[in-house]
Amino acid sequence: MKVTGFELRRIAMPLVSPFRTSFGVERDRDVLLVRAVTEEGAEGWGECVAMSAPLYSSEYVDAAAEVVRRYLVPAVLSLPDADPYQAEVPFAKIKGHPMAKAAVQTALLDARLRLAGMPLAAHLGAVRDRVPAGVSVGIMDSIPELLEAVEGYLAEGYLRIKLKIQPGWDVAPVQAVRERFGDILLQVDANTAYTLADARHLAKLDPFDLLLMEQPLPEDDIRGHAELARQVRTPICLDESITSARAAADAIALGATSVVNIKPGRVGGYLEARRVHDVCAANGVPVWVGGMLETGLGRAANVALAALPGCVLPGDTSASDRYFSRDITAPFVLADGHLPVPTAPGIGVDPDPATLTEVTTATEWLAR
Ligand SMILES: CSCC[C@@H](NC(=O)CCC(=O)O)C(=O)O
Ligand SMILES: [Mg+2]
Repeated sequence: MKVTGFELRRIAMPLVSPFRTSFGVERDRDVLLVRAVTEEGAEGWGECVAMSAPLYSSEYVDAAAEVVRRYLVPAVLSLPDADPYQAEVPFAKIKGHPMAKAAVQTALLDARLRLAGMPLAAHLGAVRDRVPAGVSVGIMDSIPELLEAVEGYLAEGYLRIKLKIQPGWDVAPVQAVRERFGDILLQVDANTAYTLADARHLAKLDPFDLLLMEQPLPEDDIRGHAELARQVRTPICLDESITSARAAADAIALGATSVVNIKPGRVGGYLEARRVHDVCAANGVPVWVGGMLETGLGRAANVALAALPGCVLPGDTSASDRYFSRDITAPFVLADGHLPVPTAPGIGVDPDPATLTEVTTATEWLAR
């Protein structure tokens, strides 16, 4: 496959409501999209999930755009065949920047699969045609406000509730949700907000029968998570720590995680995401697909990944209207708590041209 060039497009997507986590409040997304244009006539889309500031991880969207522009696109344009698997070789020589790499790799993968007439789900090894949807609920100003939000999501049909927590907002909101809504599927996500010194406090979550406790400690504290796992009953799930299939194998071997949140952007793309899935499956560790407030482009690819056999827990693959009043693709809509897996070639969705134009803040064309 020959790529004639790449378009880097920035779009501004306001969120329907502020989304608060232990590391900050998101009110809108400044998204970098990458479009690969090929000589063979197909185009492919990749969504970079890097946020505006380096708060979830070290990446941020302006830096990702620069890495794409300066290193990743030239690396691809120098390849005789712009194949996503071939591109992993020069990409491996560039340190870090997995979200930037994932966006370019996904654009190539989408184009390659559209040319082959193959849906991404089929290429990855999907076994389902729809996936159960969970929803991530931010930190709120009060417990009544939280209960109202959770009630709304349950009424929409979400099959699993994830509560963001942080010191000072953890046991009480979890207890209130459990007492109000009974034995719903419930989990928490701390986004690295605690330390091992908080172990006894985190053990107070154990009576509430949580599916998992996501990333309680800093992303590089594998030993701390292994020690915490010995002090609390709630299963530990890692997110920020799992930067590759090897990182997953290490964390599992060291007893630091018993469930894994897979995010293609965090590990460099859907090809490595499948390897993380396979390593976890080989070790009997359940996985689920996390989210980074993606538009319908990234959401479509995440739903395809969520259809793999090892994805046995509902993921953060919510409907489009969880975050956006208007998506740039046809909206993903919940049906009986599930999202349909796209069946068209590639990622299976396309942005609506008029909507894309309306939300575009910048475009640039990068060619040989
Ligand atoms: C702005 S928070 C992004 C990272 C966070 N993502 C979510 O909570 C799910 C977001 C979504 O539904 O896309 C996580 O750490 O898992
Ligand atoms: Mg998380």
